[in-house]
Amino acid sequence: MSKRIEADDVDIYYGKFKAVEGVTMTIEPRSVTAFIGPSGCGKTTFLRSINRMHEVIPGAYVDGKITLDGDNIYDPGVDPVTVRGLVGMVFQRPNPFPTMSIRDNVLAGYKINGRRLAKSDADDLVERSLRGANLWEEVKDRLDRPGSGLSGGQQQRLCIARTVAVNPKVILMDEPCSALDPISTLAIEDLIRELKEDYTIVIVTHNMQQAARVSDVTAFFNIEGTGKPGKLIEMGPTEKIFSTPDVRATEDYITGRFG
Ligand SMILES: Nc1ncnc2c1ncn2[C@@H]1O[C@H](COP(=O)(O)OP(=O)(O)OP(=O)(O)O)[C@@H](O)[C@H]1O
Repeated sequence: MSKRIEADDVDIYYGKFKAVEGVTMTIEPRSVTAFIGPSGCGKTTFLRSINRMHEVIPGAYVDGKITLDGDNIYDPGVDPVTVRGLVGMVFQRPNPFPTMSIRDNVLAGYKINGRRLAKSDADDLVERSLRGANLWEEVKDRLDRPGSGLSGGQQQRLCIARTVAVNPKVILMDEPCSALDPISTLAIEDLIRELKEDYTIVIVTHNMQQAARVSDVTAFFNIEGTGKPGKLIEMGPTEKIFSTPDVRATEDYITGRFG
């Protein structure tokens, strides 16, 4: 189910501005990889290039190769919509469709892709996805109520259910807990650990403890100064990056000396 991601010398631009330079990395299936680094070093930009969301911004483009199990998602014949089906994304702020029911929120991604479902199949998919997002028990009696009636943490799990429902191979998460309280944060972190059994997971986080708690591998990005591109400095097993990184800047960032 889950796929290996390989980036090969990836540069990412907003018009003339090169925001990210020369990223080469491999992300293994069934693992959680955390992207860390100071503000503006290109973590989100690089994350969004993994499902071809970056190019949605006018003038923005990616130069280089990113493959999923060897298939280049930037090959000219590849439809970005297909890529976004394979590589789901969860955002910083939970963004369920507010007036839509919980049930329809789960099915939303599936329906946007133009697919139809028999009612019983839809019921199965809703239950499976909500169970997968550890939300079923809390919402099974109110599936027809609006998604906006849930707590922030529940809304984020609903968004994860919506992502899972499309059956992706990779799930990207851009600071998925930054708008949540500590209890909801721990619930999402538990969920991330469960999801990695089935998906390749990449998470951007500013929270060092979170990176240490949930990720198998950590990638540290840095930037030399304003107007300069962000670069991947060091990537390795989270335990090593947090105890004996090879690069001084990584250690300084992790110990809170800068960033
Ligand atoms: N839509 C945009 N148009 C132009 N430049 C952008 C745009 N979005 C981001 N940038 C620039 O690209 C660079 C990288 O930004 P990005 O948001 O990827 O960094 P980040 O590491 O995720 O930062 P943060 O931790 O603050 O979210 C920054 O210089 C930023 O100003």
